[in-house]
Amino acid sequence: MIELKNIKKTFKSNKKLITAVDGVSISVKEGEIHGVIGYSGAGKSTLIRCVNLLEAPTEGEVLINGENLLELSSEELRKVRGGIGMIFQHFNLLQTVTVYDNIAIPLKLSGVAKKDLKVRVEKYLEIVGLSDRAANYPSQLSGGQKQRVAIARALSLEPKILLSDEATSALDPETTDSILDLLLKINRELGITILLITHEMNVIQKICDEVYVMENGQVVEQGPTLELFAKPEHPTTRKFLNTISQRQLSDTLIETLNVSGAVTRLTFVGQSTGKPALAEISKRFAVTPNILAANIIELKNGIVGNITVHLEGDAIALKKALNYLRDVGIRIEQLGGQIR
Ligand SMILES: Nc1ncnc2c1ncn2[C@@H]1O[C@H](COP(=O)(O)OP(=O)(O)OP(=O)(O)O)[C@@H](O)[C@H]1O
Repeated sequence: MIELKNIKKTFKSNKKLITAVDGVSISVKEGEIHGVIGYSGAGKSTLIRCVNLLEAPTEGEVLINGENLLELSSEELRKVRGGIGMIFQHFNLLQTVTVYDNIAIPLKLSGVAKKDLKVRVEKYLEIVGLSDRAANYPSQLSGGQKQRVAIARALSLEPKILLSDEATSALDPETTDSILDLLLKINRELGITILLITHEMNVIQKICDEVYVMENGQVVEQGPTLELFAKPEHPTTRKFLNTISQRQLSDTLIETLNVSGAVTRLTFVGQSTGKPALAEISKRFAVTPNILAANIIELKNGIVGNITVHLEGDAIALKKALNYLRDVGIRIEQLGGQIR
């Protein structure tokens, strides 16, 4: 439903050419939630703004339901844009009018009949849980409530697609969670496809089906969220994962422990999370496992568990134990060198 093909966007600034997006392709199927994560300056905002042509790409194609937006007349483009809502980090509400009017004014401008306005505004205020705040002004609301109004405003135009530009970045962790729950609810109950950009891995963890990691205008790693969390390849992806689960032990500790065994990170995905694998290897082989760190990450579509363990034993026993763990479907990553 959203397809970006080989998008490139350059800007001229002080006679210098800046490449903000450099050949990015993404494809979001109807009803899915995809997230683009990257550090500041990676090109995320520019990319998401290309989806509704707030930025015109320098090269590439933007397809919405198979229609290439760059080939549409301005009237046709206006219609397609009507089906794409957007929410922003700083909410972009009109400060001088009430919550009700923040939603009603764009509806009026888009041609919704006067008699239908009230029903429409009330319906979406209820969906975002703010029915009792219609008469308030934005200054009387918390950040999370402001974002709910912005979400109601976007939804009231009844889009099929919602673009979210760092919608939770200005919010505290608890409020972030409640807004993410709301996005999940509108995805599930209204069937809205969501493309979001963020620099917070917990946003990806909680609501995304697929993720793209962006750096210097390019996608450096992408895939289903579960796979990316279980098997991150690119250093930037690993850095982002470290922000939600501390995956690193000091090199000195690893070196010391490796003298008497192997420091190994075991990753359990799906079914393998239920197996008593460590108890098994200590029974079957001359290996003693000592757990150094462990965590479980709950994702939208499953669970990934990580255990960093010191397996104490001689090289032959260790090899057998590691082979056993691999055979039962556990991903193994040896830290600080291979068993000799
Ligand atoms: N209108 C513009 N004119 C010139 N350069 C721009 C413009 N917009 C973005 N850039 C540059 O493009 C690059 C990517 O910026 P962009 O805002 O897309 O990144 P980002 O990943 O969204 O970062 P942030 O999270 O800080 O917004 C940056 O180097 C930025 O300075």
